[in-house]
Amino acid sequence: TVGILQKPDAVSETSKAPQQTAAVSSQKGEKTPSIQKKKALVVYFSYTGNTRILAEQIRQNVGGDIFELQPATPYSTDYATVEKQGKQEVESGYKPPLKAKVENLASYDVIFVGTPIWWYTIAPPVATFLAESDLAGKTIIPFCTHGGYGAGHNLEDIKKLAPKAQVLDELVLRGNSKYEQKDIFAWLSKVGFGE
Ligand SMILES: Cc1cc2nc3c(=O)[nH]c(=O)nc-3n(C[C@H](O)[C@H](O)[C@H](O)COP(=O)(O)O)c2cc1C
Repeated sequence: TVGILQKPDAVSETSKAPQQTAAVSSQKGEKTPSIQKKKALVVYFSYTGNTRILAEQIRQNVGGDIFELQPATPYSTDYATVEKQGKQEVESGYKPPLKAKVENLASYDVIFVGTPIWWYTIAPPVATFLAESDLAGKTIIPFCTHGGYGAGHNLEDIKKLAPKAQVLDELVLRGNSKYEQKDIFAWLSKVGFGE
């Protein structure tokens, strides 16, 4: 699939829904480029790989760059250990130091933020990223994968950690190794990356 960023001409001014235009209108009131033409970053954390697969598919469709968040101290390879540790970290609000930071975050206007659901919310490395980054004025487009219990309160928590960002609709999918393209397309279209 050719990402929309490679063919911005395919989207005409008149084909855009009003709220998609509003989503990127600037406070200063000058004319802003359509969201599709802005440089996007896909940033995500993934422990068992489900969110990574989704992140890569999103990136293939929107272009831009991709960055995997990793804790400075890797999680154990033992799933049961990580389930317990994750519970403690989530419940205490722990934000693990990250192995590396996104360079030039300031150069991205739109940031897709992906997380597995850990104990009904974002995984701790994603909390670290949101808390440590200057996201004022950015557009955040969240996506998550879960194990069957849904997205929990992760969206509220993202908004709390990025109060100065505009947070758009989230894509919520059950963790998988193969996602339905139509689900991804429908959501991308809703958040302004449609064809
Ligand atoms: C520490 C931990 C906590 C989890 N908590 C939840 C949860 O609250 N609800 C849920 O539906 N799935 C939960 N899961 C399952 C993951 O959300 C699901 O498998 C997800 O797709 C994993 O993404 P990943 O492969 O990118 O790590 C949890 C998994 C782990 C390791």
